[in-house]
Amino acid sequence: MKSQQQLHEVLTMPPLVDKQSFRNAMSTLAAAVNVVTTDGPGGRAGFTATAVCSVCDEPPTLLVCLNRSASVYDTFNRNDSVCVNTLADHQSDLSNLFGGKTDMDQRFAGAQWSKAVTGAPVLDEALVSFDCTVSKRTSVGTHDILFCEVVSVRQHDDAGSLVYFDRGYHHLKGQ
Ligand SMILES: NC(=O)c1ccc[n+]([C@@H]2O[C@H](COP(=O)([O-])OP(=O)(O)OC[C@H]3O[C@@H](n4cnc5c(N)ncnc54)[C@H](O)[C@@H]3O)[C@@H](O)[C@H]2O)c1
Ligand SMILES: Cc1cc2c(cc1C)N(C[C@H](O)[C@H](O)[C@H](O)COP(=O)(O)O)c1[nH]c(=O)[nH]c(=O)c1N2
Repeated sequence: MKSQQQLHEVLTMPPLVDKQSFRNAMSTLAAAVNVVTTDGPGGRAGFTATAVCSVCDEPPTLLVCLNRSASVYDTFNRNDSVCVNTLADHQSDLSNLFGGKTDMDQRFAGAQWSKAVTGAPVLDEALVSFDCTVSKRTSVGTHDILFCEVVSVRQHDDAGSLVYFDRGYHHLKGQ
């Protein structure tokens, strides 16, 4: 158990976690890699995201964190459709294409796409694609959190997974 003095020291510690320390710590969390797409009145866009997670299954909902300074931000803000395409193990080139400063037509030219129920682009060879409509948006710091209600799912059970860990790509084969 901590003494009164130790507790006092913990409670009065200055905030030591600067941006770089936070990023270094986050680089130790393995994450699936997704190309998140949209289409609609705002136009077509897509970006690479690891900040994606399951929120609840009733209704089936994911969240996606999007930096408000990203070039795709305005487009996502004007559309309600979102497709979260989780990349298969052979798709690291697509992650780089959608994660860099590349023209939008060039990004989409790098793969084959279909149209989802919501109108968002579905990546044909993705490990899994979640077609969604945005049910809620909220801002935290530099990012917007998009809550995305899943309206349909398409998956390829035989594909392996692309994992981002320690600032690099790793490949997980299925069973
Ligand atoms: N959530 C995000 O916005 C996010 C996540 C991963 C990567 N990225 C971007 O991709 C590029 C390469 O990233 P990297 O992983 O090779 O090295 P990095 O040192 O920039 O990031 C390490 C880890 O920190 C977290 N992170 C990075 N930037 C963030 C941000 N702006 N907001 C919240 N978390 C953030 C992520 O978990 C990332 O994997 C960078 O430009 C980075 O900003 C952004
Ligand atoms: C592996 C990896 C993971 C992420 C990213 C990049 C990469 C390489 N990026 C950054 C995002 O993809 C990038 O800002 C845009 O695609 C390119 O930016 P511009 O469109 O040029 O602004 C990113 N951005 C974001 O807002 N949320 C996220 O979760 C992630 N995750």
